Amino acid sequence: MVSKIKHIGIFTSGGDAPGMNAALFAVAKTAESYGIKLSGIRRGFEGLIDNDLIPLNSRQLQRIMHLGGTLLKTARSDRFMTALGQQKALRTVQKNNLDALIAIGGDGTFRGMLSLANIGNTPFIGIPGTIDNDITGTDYTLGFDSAVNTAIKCIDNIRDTAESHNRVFLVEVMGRDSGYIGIYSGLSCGADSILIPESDEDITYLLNKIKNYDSEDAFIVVVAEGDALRVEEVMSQIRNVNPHIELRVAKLGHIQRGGNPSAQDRMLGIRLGVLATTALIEGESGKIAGFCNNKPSLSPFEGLVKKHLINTELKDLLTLFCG
Ligand SMILES: Nc1ncnc2c1ncn2[C@@H]1O[C@H](COP(=O)(O)OP(=O)(O)OP(=O)(O)O)[C@@H](O)[C@H]1O
Ligand SMILES: O=P(O)(O)OC[C@H]1O[C@](O)(CO)[C@@H](O)[C@@H]1O
Repeated sequence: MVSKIKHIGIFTSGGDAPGMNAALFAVAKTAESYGIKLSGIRRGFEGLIDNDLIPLNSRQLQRIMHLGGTLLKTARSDRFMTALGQQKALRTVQKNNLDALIAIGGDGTFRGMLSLANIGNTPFIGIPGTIDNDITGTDYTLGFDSAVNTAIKCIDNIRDTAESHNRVFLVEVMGRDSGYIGIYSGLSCGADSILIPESDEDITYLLNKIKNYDSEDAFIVVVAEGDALRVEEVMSQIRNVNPHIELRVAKLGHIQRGGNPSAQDRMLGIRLGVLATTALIEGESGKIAGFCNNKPSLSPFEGLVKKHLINTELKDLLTLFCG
C-alpha cells in the first residue's frame, strides 16, 4: 500500500508508564516497513513547542524496549495550555513537514491533541499510556499491569512485617482519580479493605470491620490516592472507632511508575504501536488505539471520557472480599 504519509512525529506525554518504550519500538518497526521516516519529539508538548526533535529507528529502540520510563522523556506542559503554546507547537509540525502525529499519554494528552486539531489539520492517533487505567476505548492502558505488579510486590512485603507485629497497615497506591490500581492490587493481595474513588460504601465496610478488631492477624487496607478520604483522614476515623490497634501508613508513590514493563505491557505496547501506525497509514485520524475484549479497536477522541466507573463485576468482588 502506498501511503500519503512520509514522515510521522511521535511523543510521550503526562506521567511516564512502563511499556512506552515498547510502543515506540513497534511504531518505528512498522513505519520502517512502509518506508516512513519517524521523528521523536522530546518532553511531550514541551518539545513540540521548542522544536526539540530527534530521529528514531527501530534498531536503537529494540535495545531499550524492555526498559521502563520513556526514551523520549515526558512532561506536563503548562505552556501548551495557552493559545500561544499551541500555535508554537503547530509551527513545529509544519516546519518539520510532519504528515502525522502519534501521542502516547493519558486523557490530558488526548485533550491536548484535540486542541491542536482545532487549529491545524495534521492527522493524529493516540496510544493510551498511563498507569491509572482511566481511559475509555481500551480495556487496559499501557503501564497499568506493571504498576499493579509493583504494588503487589510491595504490599506482600508489608504483609510480612504487619503479620509479625499484629499491625494494621494503610497502604496508599497511585491513581489520580481512579481506583483501578487500588482494586486490582488490593484484591490480589487479600486486602481486608479497599478504598477507591468509585465507591461510597467502602469506608463504612472498613469501619464496621475494624471497630471491634482484636486479632493477632495483620489487617491490610489499600487506599487509592484519588479516594475522597485521604489516608490521614482514614487513619483518624479508624482511631476514633478503635483506639487500641497499632496503625502504620505506607505510601507507595512513584515506585509504582518505574521498573521494567511486565510481559503484558510489552505485548500491549507492541500491539498498540502497530495498530496506531497502520491506522494512520490507512487514513484514520482523531482516534485512540486500544484493545477491547482482546480485539483491536479505534475509538474517536471526541467520545473519550475518563473511565471513572468500576464495572459491576469488580464492585461485586469488592463487596464479597471487603464488605
Ligand atoms: N484541556 C487541555 N487543553 C490543552 N492541553 C491539555 C489539556 N489538558 C491537558 N493538556 C496537556 O496535556 C498534558 C498532559 O496531561 P496530564 O498532565 O493530565 O497527563 P495525562 O496525559 O492525563 O497522563 P497521566 O494519566 O499519566 O497523568 C498537560 O500537561 C497539558 O500540557
Ligand atoms: O508524577 P506526578 O506529576 O506527580 O503525577 C502523579 C500522578 O501521575 C500518575 O502517576 C499517572 O501518571 C497518577 O497516578 C498520579 O496521581
